[in-house]
Amino acid sequence: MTFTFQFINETVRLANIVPGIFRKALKDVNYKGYTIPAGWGVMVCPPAVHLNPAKYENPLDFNPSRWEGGETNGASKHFMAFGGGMRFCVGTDFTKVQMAVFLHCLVTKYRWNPVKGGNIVRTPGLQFPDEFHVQLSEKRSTET
Ligand code: HEM
Repeated sequence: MTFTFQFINETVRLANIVPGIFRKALKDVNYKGYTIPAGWGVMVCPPAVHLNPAKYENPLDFNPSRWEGGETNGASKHFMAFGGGMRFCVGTDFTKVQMAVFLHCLVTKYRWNPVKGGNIVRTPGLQFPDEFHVQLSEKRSTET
């Protein structure tokens, strides 16, 4: 399952399902010469982190192997698809199991062909303005 979890991490890194995470400064916070005053709201933008070329080489490429040998559970300041810290998503493991089952059925039971669309817009959430149509067909039992 190692590669499956790399594949899932790469999917949620690029999909950026959550475009913003919100926090409130409980006290004045000094960061790199700036002060965030107590009471201010802060929006963390995970897509900005996940598409950072300094951390992810060719960040727009879908490359599950980039996770090889690394940590695929939990969160870091470079990976926060499921948030992090005290409010880390409680549905993370459930989500990953569902994605693994879906992927397993997709690759073992079906073939698929892109039909039309596929234009990608990031605002910063991932969108397909012309939609993305894929034709699915069941594999015959003799196909691999
Ligand atoms: C791809 C699927 C999912 C993504 C990308 C996702 C993402 C996130 C993120 C980023 C947070 C943190 C929000 C924050 O820090 O303010 C969060 C929190 C949470 N998620 Fe998910 N989530 C997913 C699926 C699920 C599922 C399936 C469930 C429930 C079955 C779930 C339940 C929760 C709950 C209850 C919290 C709040 C945790 C807390 O505040 O202590 N999530 N999720």
